[in-house]
Amino acid sequence: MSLNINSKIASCGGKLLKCTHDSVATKTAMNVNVYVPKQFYTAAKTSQKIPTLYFLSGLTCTPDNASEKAFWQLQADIYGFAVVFPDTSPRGDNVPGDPENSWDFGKGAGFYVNATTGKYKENYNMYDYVHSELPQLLQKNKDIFEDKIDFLENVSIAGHSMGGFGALSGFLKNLNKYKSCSAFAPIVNPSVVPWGTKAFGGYLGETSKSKWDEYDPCTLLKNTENPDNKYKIMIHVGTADPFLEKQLKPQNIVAAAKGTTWENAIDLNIVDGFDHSYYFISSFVPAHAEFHAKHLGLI
Ligand SMILES: N[C@@H](CCC(=O)N[C@@H](CSC=O)C(=O)NCC(=O)O)C(=O)O
Repeated sequence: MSLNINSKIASCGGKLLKCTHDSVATKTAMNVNVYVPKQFYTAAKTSQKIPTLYFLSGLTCTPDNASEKAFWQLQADIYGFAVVFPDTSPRGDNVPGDPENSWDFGKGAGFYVNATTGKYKENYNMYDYVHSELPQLLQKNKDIFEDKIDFLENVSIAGHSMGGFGALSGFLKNLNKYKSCSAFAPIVNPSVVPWGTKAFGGYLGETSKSKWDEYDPCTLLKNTENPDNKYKIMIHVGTADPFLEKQLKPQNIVAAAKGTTWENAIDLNIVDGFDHSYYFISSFVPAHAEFHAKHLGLI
């Protein structure tokens, strides 16, 4: 499948590519933004390819929210990594949305799982899309990326809110795939909070609790060995986040890690006065960028 570049926008020292492609996983056209950092344009081609950070956005987002408001580009230029901003769901008139027409399910709210239920299983396969199809597609498009960017192996993942959940679950389910994982205000325990139970009930089935366990980070880390405490997870969440108590429950992941090989691996930072917005995210993007740059071998 080919990647179509709809626009190429100068941003910081590199270029933001706004792209569209057909997806096998979602059976729709998908939008994705890719930030190609300045090193792509200035450095000579070497065997050391530019690594990639995948950033999964939250409910209601398109690839543009984080591209415009997270300020990853500045950091990507400092360290020399590409950033991929996938969409949050399949789109289009033929894709089923939320029966209640709410923003927390359906279009803009794919939750990064593979749906198994009725009308959703056809298109809502965001897990396969984000962790498998999209990286392979990007890697294959050598005419665009000149084989100078590593989209498959030296890669890390981050996300916000629903996307923070997607980053945590994708990381824990693919420990050999990602070098590091971080999250901003993530939904850490979707099986017990309203956004998560609605999404898991709708996409995976109300009674399929074993399927829910396959995606819930609090269950996954109990069932996933962190060899020699190799992996660390960085999390920031603000005390003024309106979703903190009801939807995010960051303390649940620390509790779940107790007595497991993840006990000392969760770096949870509760930051005073910050809310759920991109003002919060962009404030801590520099810390997350440095964390990922270390794990990607850039510093
Ligand atoms: N549109 C809703 C608010 C939804 C919201 O806050 N979305 C967050 C992610 S929440 C968890 O996944 C977000 O990132 N919004 C986009 C942005 O640019 O801020 C409402 O109208 O209340």
